[in-house]
Amino acid sequence: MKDTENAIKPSEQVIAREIYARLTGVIDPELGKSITDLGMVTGVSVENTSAKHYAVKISIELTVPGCPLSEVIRERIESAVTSYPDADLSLTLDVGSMGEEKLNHLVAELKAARRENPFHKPGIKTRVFAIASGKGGVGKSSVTANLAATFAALGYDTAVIDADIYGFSMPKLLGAHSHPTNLNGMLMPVEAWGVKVMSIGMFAGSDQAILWRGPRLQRSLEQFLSDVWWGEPDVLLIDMAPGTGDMAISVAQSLPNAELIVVTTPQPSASDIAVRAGLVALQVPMDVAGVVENMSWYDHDGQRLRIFGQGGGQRVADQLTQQLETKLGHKVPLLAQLPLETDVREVGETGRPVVLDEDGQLASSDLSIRFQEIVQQLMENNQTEIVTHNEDNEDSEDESHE
Ligand SMILES: Nc1ncnc2c1ncn2[C@@H]1O[C@H](COP(=O)(O)OP(=O)(O)OP(=O)(O)O)[C@@H](O)[C@H]1O
Repeated sequence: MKDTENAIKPSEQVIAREIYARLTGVIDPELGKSITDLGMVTGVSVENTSAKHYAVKISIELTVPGCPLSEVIRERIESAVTSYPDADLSLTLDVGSMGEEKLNHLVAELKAARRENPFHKPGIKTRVFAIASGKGGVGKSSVTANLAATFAALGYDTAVIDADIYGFSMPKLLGAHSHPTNLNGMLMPVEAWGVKVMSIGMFAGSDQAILWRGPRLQRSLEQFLSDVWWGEPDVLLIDMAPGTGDMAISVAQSLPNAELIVVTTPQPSASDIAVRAGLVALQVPMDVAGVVENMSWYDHDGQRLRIFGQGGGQRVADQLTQQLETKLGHKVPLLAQLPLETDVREVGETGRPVVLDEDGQLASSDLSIRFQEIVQQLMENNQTEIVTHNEDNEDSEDESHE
């Protein structure tokens, strides 16, 4: 009888081995690697307490004591253990932190696995979109935040660098208020709405700001690229400082596969300078993915009011196409026209991009759909095939213009 019971009961060793195998699938949310590969699991012991019940004790060492994401790791371990099918397991998790020597060794290994600037290698899968505007206040940062949230909600591994180092707004717009974890000189980006984000604004007021307040744009950007553990995201968005000069050149040097997205409002004064921002592609090897026209209209009492005039986005796209088509090998499309909506600012200021609902799912709004269409167009390979949808031509009959 006893023998039969033992035969059908998994042994403590078998369970310990299987639990360890399950832990190889538990990914550290910051480093994107398995906790077993990172050497974080220091012990798994299993004790048979009664019938098919076993007490499991797992010892782990975190990279940083009180690591902000330790709760996520704990939950992932718990779910890996409690879903074990063949026995009833109770888990005790012993959480410590790595000693200095072990941590130094791990960081050295991670740094060795990473290039100086991970985005500076040919064939990297990451699509890099640099969001530019000729002048400030046209909504470049709001477009960046909403575009990033849309990419992430659609399942793309998404990262954002707030390169607008003197007018940073990404932490606020994405509600990313915690400080990046510093892992012996390597920084982990903060995650918000599924977007990994890094901004100089996360260092303001802290000692580390000294390190990051480099006067040179190029150096700051290089630091964002090489001192941060980005993994290999599908998409990296760069929110550039407004203007037509240095920043684009820095981006082109550091990120040779970057594609420019030019944000403009419809009025001529904004679109003229937006064209100049796009024409930087004549000086540096940079593709231009398209133009986004923001604040195109305001719907009020059933009327569509063109508060900032009309046609700026298409004008920028046409002029950039005229001057760059031969060099780029494709036209520069108008990717979208986005309405002026109070929610963009009001919801945005709470730290939630308005394309998402409160649960972080894509909202069913017209604006959210427009952002999804931008994503779709950007991710289409053959840019020349893009058919743009210009509301200025299609809805002009049933509206009033101001
Ligand atoms: N479509 C929109 N509807 C309503 N408000 C908007 C819209 N787009 C942007 N805004 C608001 O306009 C203001 C300027 O936007 P934002 O900061 O995104 O512009 P920006 O071009 O990045 O400016 P800067 O480069 O000077 O930081 C913000 O208050 C923002 O909430």
